[in-house]
Amino acid sequence: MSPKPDILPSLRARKLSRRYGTRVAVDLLDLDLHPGEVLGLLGPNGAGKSTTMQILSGNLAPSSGSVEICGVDLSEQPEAAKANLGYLPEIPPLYRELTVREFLRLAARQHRVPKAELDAAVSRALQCCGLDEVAKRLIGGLSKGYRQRVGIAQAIVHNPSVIILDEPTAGLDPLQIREIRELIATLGRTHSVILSTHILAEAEALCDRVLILHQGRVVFSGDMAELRRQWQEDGACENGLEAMFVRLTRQEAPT
Ligand SMILES: Nc1ncnc2c1ncn2[C@@H]1O[C@H](COP(=O)(O)OP(=O)(O)OP(=O)(O)O)[C@@H](O)[C@H]1O
Repeated sequence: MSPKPDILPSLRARKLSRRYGTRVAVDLLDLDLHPGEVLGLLGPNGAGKSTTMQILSGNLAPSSGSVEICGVDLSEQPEAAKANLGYLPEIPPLYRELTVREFLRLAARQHRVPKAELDAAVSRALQCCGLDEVAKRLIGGLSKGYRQRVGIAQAIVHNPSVIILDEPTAGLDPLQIREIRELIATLGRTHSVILSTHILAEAEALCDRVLILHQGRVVFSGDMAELRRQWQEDGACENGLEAMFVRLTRQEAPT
């Protein structure tokens, strides 16, 4: 879906920076996520994707800069902002000794879903993530693909407008990757989604728009067609988009 400038972004970040000691992990990053958009955050290892996701989800304080979720400032009103936000971290915090249903009920309570709506919220998340058949199974006994579905289900159990998914297909086998991508594509029809990946094919399959990060800075922002166009204009036609990706992330970030 193409962004409409007059509509309030689902998520807006301005001049975000994060330092670890003297290392700058995220450097003056601006980002808008529009309603109904799937935005890909791409970059090689260490580019700053996870740090950005942790800041956007309210799990890490930025050194400077601001984040608004549906117009609510994340640092000023964290509870209200997070009510509209679901987050799947790189390593999902799952309780292996709980059943899927028990865990989702716990997640719904943590997200302050009213008691009277808990059952309906859990049922909706189970159904949406294809988990009905394993609802009574212990999480510890599930395959990695199913555990990832549970991780996504806990992120959407309170029906947030914005979903942030950090490397949602990392470590999965090809069949599981396909299933999780299908799930993300379905979620993208009804939510605004940011996902991080270092796989261009994943971005092509899922994203309306991408930001490429390098050394904590945005070195490309546009849709996949624009990325292709730039690459073709560069005459870098031998190795497809991978060559463009390598070139963008090898060059020094602009000052
Ligand atoms: N807790 C930390 N303490 C110190 N440095 C950190 C910490 N977390 C991240 N960094 C550094 O910040 C930079 C960005 O890391 P980050 O994990 O955000 O990148 P990434 O793009 O998510 O990488 P990956 O794809 O490997 O997960 C890296 O140089 C990393 O070493």
